[in-house]
Amino acid sequence: MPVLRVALDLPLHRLFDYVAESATPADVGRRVRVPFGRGEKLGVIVDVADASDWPVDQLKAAGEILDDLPPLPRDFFGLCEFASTYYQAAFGEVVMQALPAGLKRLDPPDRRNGRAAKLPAALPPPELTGEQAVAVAAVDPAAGFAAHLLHGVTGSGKTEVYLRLIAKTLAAGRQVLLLVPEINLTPQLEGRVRARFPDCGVVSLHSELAEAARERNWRAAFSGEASIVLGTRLAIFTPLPRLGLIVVDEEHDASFKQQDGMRYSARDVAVFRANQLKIPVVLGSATPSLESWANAQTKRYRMLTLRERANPEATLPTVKLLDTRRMVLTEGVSAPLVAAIQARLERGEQSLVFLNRRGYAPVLACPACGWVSRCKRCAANLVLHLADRRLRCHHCGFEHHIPKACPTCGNQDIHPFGRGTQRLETWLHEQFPEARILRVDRDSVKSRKQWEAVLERIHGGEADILVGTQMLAKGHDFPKLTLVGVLGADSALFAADWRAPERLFAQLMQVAGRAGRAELKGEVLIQTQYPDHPLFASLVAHDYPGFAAGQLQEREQAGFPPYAFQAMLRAEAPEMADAIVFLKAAAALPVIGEHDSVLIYDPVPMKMARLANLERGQLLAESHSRPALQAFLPRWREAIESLKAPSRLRWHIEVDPLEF
Ligand SMILES: Nc1ncnc2c1ncn2[C@@H]1O[C@H](COP(=O)(O)OP(=O)(O)OP(=O)(O)O)[C@@H](O)[C@H]1O
Ligand SMILES: [Zn+2]
Repeated sequence: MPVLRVALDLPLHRLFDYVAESATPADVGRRVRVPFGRGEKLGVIVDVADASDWPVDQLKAAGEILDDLPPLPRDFFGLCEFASTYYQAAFGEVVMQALPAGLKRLDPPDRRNGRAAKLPAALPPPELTGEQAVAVAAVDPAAGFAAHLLHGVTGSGKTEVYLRLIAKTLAAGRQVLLLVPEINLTPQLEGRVRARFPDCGVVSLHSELAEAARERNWRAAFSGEASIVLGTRLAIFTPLPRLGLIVVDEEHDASFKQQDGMRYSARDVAVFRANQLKIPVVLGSATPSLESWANAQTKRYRMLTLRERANPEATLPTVKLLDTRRMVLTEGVSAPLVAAIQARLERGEQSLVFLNRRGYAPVLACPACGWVSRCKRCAANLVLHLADRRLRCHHCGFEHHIPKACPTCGNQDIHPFGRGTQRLETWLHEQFPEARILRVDRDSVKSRKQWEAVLERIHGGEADILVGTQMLAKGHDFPKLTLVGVLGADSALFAADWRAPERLFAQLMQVAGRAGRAELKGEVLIQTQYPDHPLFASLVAHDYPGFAAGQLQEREQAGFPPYAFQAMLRAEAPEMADAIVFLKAAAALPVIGEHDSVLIYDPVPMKMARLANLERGQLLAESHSRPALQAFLPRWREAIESLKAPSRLRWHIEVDPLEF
């Protein structure tokens, strides 16, 4: 009797066997209903075998095998196998998370067909610049696997390179997967892709799609009917029968890293997948991650460079530092910045004031007794939001009304401390009463619709001053924007996290890159008390390579990634002591002694030690060898699984952690 080996959505590192009289090898890759416990589950058939490790007469019989979809292909299982092994995730969970919800349900609802979206008119493509042409020619969809790092300064026309590569790939009859960090922030890109390829079937895949739309798009991608798939990180697991090119836009962006469930990097999985399918992958950014940059330096990735802005009228903006030690600030803003904004108003140009902190003020405080608004559930302050008069935790969502007096001493004179975008907006309104000011952050722009409306206002010239967080820094092209002012950058300059300089540099270079993208010359003014910091020197010189070289040298000396390979074991529990005891036990497991080249550090509380009433600790495992770490991790994970832990303790392993 044929035995089905079935992947189920369970955190267990094994398959489940069932018997099925009429099953054939052609059923591999199909979904199947199987009895499980007292109920039923939907799984995916990974193998049809003649035997089982279990006595066959004790196996239960599988239920219906669904054939509404073609079977999932072998390379899809190969991809899931890789992700499961590399990230220490259960194979069944990896397989099932790749499917849209509607295909995982035992009783899927009926689906109507959606209407086709209206297409914008196709524009004739611009003539490529010399650098763009070189980059386009360097990527050959027919030449097998190659990983390319497309390093192009802001406004250098990376998108046009992607579009030409997409055209080449489509001409060869293949599909393209274009990954973007956050689909909501990239309606411009989506519009450009649809306009350029109106007849090719472009579908998007991201978690904010309604369930039915996501399933429809997924099916179109899987059937090969859609030739271009535009998606966020989860789209990397979509089975695509004719895939010929993967592009990862803004490859440095942290959104490519999934931070819960299976903690994977879609960028890294993309490189694996391209290698598996023998196709090219292009990672694009003005500020590549140092991992990718190092790979390009060692020639594992091929470097493609765009040094100039694509628009022949545009040049890179001038970056100047405003030394605030010698300036009087009003509400955190210096006189030269005010004057620069004023000058833009007079010329009818746009300004952007960047402050990467939303809310009115980061904390409410009592000067009499020292009380500060803390979250009851997290090791964090409650942020003051005056717009809707709330105190709000940006980590767990806890909310509270604003107290009229200090809850500890009764003092009526409590103050907001520090400033966020709301406070800056309020002050700018007072300072420039005639200006049209638009605040853009996650409080003012919550949905894609709102975001599209905001973009329309900016492009329509209906805003003079933009105030915003990093939402405004990513990939936008606002031709009338000629001034970018940066506030509050210093707080990240001396952060304990050794990745902080990389993030800060990328953020500042990206936001600076919004200025002067058309014929109007751009200017960037950065307020700082540390104008001599080397990070700023690289920024002023638009010198990403210089900055990267310095950072990589420091990391090599300190033995940090990419010169070491890391995995983090994290445990969370109501009491920190429980988490630490568990981590100590994990650090003392005998299996560690069998892996000399893996170093286990001491357990420590996480930087944000409490989140939503759970105390969190972590334990770092590190090796100078990736294979050594990978050989160690499954054995360590199995040993940890057999440790006794308090019932409310949860743990996970994160490979290549970004946050500490
Ligand atoms: N070959 C070209 N000739 C003229 N203009 C071009 C050309 N290629 C691109 N552009 C224009 O240059 C501008 C910048 O292009 P694009 O937005 O693709 O840059 P980018 O490299 O993605 O920038 P960023 O990293 O800042 O998002 C756009 O307005 C685009 O239409
Ligand atoms: Zn909280």
